[in-house]
Amino acid sequence: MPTASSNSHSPSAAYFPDEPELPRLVTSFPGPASAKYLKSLGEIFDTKAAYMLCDYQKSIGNYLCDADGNLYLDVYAQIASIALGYNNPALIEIAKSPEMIDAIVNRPALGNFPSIQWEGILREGLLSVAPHGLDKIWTSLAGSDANEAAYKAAFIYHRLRQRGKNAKFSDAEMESTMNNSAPGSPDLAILSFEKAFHGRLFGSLSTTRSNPIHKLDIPAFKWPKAPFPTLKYPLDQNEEYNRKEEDDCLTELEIIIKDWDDRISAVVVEPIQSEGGDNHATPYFFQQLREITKKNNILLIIDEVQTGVAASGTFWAHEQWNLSTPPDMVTFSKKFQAAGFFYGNDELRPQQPFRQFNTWCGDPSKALIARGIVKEIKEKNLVSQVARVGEYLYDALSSLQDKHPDKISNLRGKGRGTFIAWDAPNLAARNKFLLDMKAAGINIGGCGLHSVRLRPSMCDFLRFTYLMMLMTLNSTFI
Ligand SMILES: O=C(O)CCC(=O)C(=O)O
Ligand SMILES: NCCCC(=O)O
Repeated sequence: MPTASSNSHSPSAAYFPDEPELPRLVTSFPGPASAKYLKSLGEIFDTKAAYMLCDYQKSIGNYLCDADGNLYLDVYAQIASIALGYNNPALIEIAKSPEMIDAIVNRPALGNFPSIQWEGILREGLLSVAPHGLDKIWTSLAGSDANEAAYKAAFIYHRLRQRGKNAKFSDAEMESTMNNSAPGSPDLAILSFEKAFHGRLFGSLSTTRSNPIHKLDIPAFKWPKAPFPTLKYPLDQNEEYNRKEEDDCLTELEIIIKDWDDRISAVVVEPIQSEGGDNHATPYFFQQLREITKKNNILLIIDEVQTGVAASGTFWAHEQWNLSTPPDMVTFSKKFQAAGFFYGNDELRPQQPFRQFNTWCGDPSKALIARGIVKEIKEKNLVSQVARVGEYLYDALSSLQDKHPDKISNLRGKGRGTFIAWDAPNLAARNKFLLDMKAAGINIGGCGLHSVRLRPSMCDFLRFTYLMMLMTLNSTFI
C-alpha cells in the first residue's frame, strides 16, 4: 500500500501541503446548511440540478467543501473542468497579477481592439500546446460556442470552395440570407454521431444526441447523425467483434455522406464520447474516419472540450490515433477555462471581417489562466503523471470489477489516463451509488444511461486518497 511519504513529490503535496489526507464529514449528506441555503437560493435561481451548496473559499486541492463544512474528495471536478485543484496557489498568484487586473477591468473587444499583450498570451500559453499541424487559434467563450465557431468556419469554407476564391457574393445570396433561405443561407450540415455531446446552443445542440431532455422543445437543424460504435470492453479481448462493429458504422457513415451529396461541411466527433456515456472507439475507427472525410472533402472537427488538457494521458486524446493528416479543427474549453478552436489551414479564416466575430471573441483573463495551467503542466510533467496514475487506478478498478461483476461492468479507459468509467447495473443503481459515495465523502459523477465516470483534477494524485476511494467503492458494493 503506498504510504504518505510516497506522495511527497506529488504535485498535490507541492501545491497543497495542508490538504487533508481523507474526506472529512461533519454532517450527513446533504447537510442541513446545504439544504437550507439551496432552498432559499431556489427562490431566485433554478437549483433543480444542484447536488449541494459549496464553499469554494474553503475548498482545497482535491477536496470540495460544502456549506456545512464537509470536505469531499472530488473526482468529478466541476464536470471535468478544474485542472489543478481548488485554490491552486500558482493560479491564485496569476489572479493577483497586474496583467489579470488589466484583463478583467479593461476587458477588450478582442476582434476590434486586441491588446498589445494578446499575441504573447496566446503564443506562450494556448498555442504552445496546440495539436500537431494546427498553429492558429480562434478563441470563444465556452465549449458550445467553440464548437459553433468551428461549424461556422466549416460552412464558410465550404461555400468558399464552391464559389471560388475572391468571387463576389451574388445579389441573390445577399438578399436570400436576410430571409434565412438559400442560396445565401445554404442547406449545409454538420454530421455528428449518436450519443454525442457537443453543447447546448442552437447549432451545437443540433449536433448533440446524448439525451432527449437536452433537446426537447427546441427547434433544431435537420442535420444527419451516424452510428457511433458500441464496443465491448475490455477492448483488447474483443478485437474481432469491435472491428466489425466499427466497420459497420463506417459503412453506414459513407452511405449517409453519399445521400447528402456534398452538403456535409464537417464531421464533429469526441475522442471519447463523454456526457453520452464514456463510449470509446479505437484508433482504427478514427483513422478510417479521417480518410473518409478527406476523400469526400469534408472537414474533421475533433471536440476535445472534455478529453483535452492531459486528461487522457496525452495532452490531446487524438494524439493517440496516429492520423495520416491532422484533423482540420480541434475545439477546447473546460480544463483550460479559456475556449476556442485550433486550426492550420488559413482558408478556415473567413476572407472578410465580421463573419467570425462577436463582442468579446474570447476572454484574456481566461487565456491568462490557461497560460498558467500550461506552465504548471509542463513544469510538473503532469501529462505523464496522469498516464501513470490512470494506469494504477484502472488496475485497481479492474480487480474490483473481477470481485463484483454484478455491480461494476464494462470498465473502460485503459491507457487513457484518468479518463475512466464503468457501468452500474441500471440507472437507479447508478444514482444510488453516486449518492452513497457522496455520503461516504467522495464526489463522483455519472454519464450516459447508467455509467459512472472519473474526472479528477490533474493534481489528484495522492495514491492513498485513491485508495480511500476504492475502499469506499468496495464497501458500498458489499
Ligand atoms: O450537461 C452539460 O451541459 C455539461 C455536459 C458535459 O460536458 C458533461 O456532462 O460531460
Ligand atoms: N451532463 C450533465 C452533467 C451533470 C450531472 O449529471 O451531474
